[in-house]
Amino acid sequence: MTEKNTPFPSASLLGYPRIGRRRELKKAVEAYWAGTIDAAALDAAAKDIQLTIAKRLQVLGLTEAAAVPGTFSYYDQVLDTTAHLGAVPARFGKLLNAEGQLDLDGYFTLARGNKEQQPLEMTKWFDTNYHYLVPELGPETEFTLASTAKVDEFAYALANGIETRPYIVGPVTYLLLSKASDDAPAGFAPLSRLEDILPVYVRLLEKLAAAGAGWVQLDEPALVVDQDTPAAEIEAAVARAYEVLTAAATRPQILVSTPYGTLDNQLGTLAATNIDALHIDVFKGGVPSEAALAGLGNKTLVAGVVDGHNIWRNDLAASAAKLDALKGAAGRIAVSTSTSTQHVPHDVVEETQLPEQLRSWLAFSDQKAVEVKTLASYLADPASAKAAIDEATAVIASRATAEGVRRADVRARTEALTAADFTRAEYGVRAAAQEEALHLPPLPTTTIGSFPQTSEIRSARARNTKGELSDEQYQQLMKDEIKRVVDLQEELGYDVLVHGEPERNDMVQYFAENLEGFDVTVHGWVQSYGSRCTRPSILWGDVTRSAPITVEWAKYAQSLTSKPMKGMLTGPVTVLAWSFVRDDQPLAETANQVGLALRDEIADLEAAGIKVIQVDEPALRELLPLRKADHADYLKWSVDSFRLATAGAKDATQIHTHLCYSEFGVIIDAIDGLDADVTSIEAARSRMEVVHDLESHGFGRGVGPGVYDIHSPRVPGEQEVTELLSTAVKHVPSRQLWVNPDCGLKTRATPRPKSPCATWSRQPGRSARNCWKPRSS
Ligand code: MET
Ligand SMILES: [Zn+2]
Repeated sequence: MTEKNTPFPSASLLGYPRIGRRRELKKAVEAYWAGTIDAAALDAAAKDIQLTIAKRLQVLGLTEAAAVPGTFSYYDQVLDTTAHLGAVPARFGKLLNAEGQLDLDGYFTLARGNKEQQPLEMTKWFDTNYHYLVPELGPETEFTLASTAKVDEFAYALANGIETRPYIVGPVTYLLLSKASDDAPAGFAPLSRLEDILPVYVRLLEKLAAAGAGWVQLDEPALVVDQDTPAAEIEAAVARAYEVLTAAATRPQILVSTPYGTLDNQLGTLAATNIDALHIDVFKGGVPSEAALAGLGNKTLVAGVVDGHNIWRNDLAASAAKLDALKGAAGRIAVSTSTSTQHVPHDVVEETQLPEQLRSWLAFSDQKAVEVKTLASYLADPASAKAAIDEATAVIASRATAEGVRRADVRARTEALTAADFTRAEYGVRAAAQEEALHLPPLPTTTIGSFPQTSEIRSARARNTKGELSDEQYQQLMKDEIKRVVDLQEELGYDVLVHGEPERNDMVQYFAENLEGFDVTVHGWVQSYGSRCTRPSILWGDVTRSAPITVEWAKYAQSLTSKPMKGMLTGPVTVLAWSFVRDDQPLAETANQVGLALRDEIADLEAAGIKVIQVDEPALRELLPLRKADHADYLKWSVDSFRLATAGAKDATQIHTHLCYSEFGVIIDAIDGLDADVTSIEAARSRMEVVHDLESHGFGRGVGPGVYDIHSPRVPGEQEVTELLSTAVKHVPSRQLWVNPDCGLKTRATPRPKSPCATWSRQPGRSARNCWKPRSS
């Protein structure tokens, strides 16, 4: 029974960045980990961030009760839910304190591991570049309300005059995102624990109600994904979960949110429950049919019309039309974002270095709050929003015709493409030509590209940007570093060398800075995981390459050795996945433009004498759509863009690709379709699991399953590496096998020994969390 009956706010955001406008939370949390501030100081910093966000959103117009989302998190929203459920895996021993609570140190232990235990596994949050910590559940996991952080945060804001809307991951999504703990019996499904977690949710709802919360938000995005669990089972779980939660003795009103896609059948299931409001993603999913909406009855429908996941200014006229189409579908319509805006930066206004016109096309979190407010006022009184809608329409029109957005030269090239542009000679012909050109030994050794980005390298780049170091001085320092890593690889006896990528701040941003059609932000940090943030580039126009990008570096590196030096490029899909990409044309078109720019770069690398070229596509799996029906189309264009980039290479040029994830099976056809001569993949962590996929697929070209997990500070011994290789040769013909680590070494600790190889294996290393993605800060 709900305590309060306040209406759902007419305008709200589903979530907001919590890392702080100047990454204050990142700094505070890292300082706490480093021991330079204490728990009280961290708490004060966190409170300050929460209140600053709440006040800011009020200034932007989200003034109604419960309009400000309570989405603060010290590390991760799924981990927060784990903490509230007390779902600590048994392998961590007794982490709850005497009061049965998981304190902040316990919470961070789950996130970062300790001496004995690896942290919880981390994986991608839906189709975003945010990563959450995967709950580990077994039949024995005990659930208890082991945290009241959400209640305390709510109470703190309320004491400061702002009624927020606490947020937590909903029970069905929580269980669908969980994995079976290692000691669970075969076939154990976390969803089977539904009845056991619901009472804890109920207790939390009661506490929130007692603290005065009018609304709570339960996030159920797993319902927009095609799951392996049968749909009927999920429907039954949804029905049961919300039957129990809505029957709580006292509770806030419940909003269930379903960001990132379309609900399909689950819309009806949720509509049939007693929840008070349902959010749907109208931006990505579109307006559901009248029949689908029919069951909503008196509920409030929260229409996610403003994109929370990308940075483009909203087409307010189109959104207004969607709202019109929804009118009458429910008791009431309220306006929100499609997803939390945790995926976009804070405020466009801060990017003063961006061209004025480009800035006018953008909406970061703060601008989105205003858009939502405008659309809410449109619903109340269409005339009140007319000026803003007209302005948005005019700006969007100006974008369509602005210089650089559509370039005739680029369009002419993509339109003229034929099948031949995507196809190389038969692999057998290529392999023979490459053998002749490269004379590689059996089981050739190589690394994935980057060497540690030392603090010297970072500081040189910063000084160069500030003008304290001339371009010549900077380049000389990078050359020194290249020589150092080339010499090291010679000394260690590698067969195919890399230059170490010291000149690249980030494997995508580096290309964005050197291609036309991109711009980069200064403050546009978004949380990738925990305290790690990335600063995606903005891909706004037609992409072209005005000059060679990597050629001089590659040429210099090759001049230092008689062994083959790999040219190193980032593939089209990864460039798209790790940037904010234009939304005014199909991704396929944009990917082909990047593909053509890379094709030109490859031709120039070949002309400069480079015989092996690696095109990294670590994000190929990442962009895979959430609905199976969309897979084929995605895999077609993504593979094509890679082939377009590489198919101009000579037969004798060996094309490598690198993919760093191990769940390989589902896209193995696509990986084969890339037609790379050599593919390096992550395999050490999963103990060579992928070789079974390779074997059953009959993968016929070169392949380097990683033998060294660079994400862990552990240094494997010779025997371990030998064992992994022995497993590999049992399943993959040895003439196809390469020997390499799982990924680049960019974020590994910096070796500073006199003789590098002597102490190479004694580096302290960092936690796995700190190096999972190289492109973060
Ligand atoms: C995330 S994949 C990284 C590939 C890149 N060539 C590197 O070695 O860092
Ligand atoms: Zn990698």
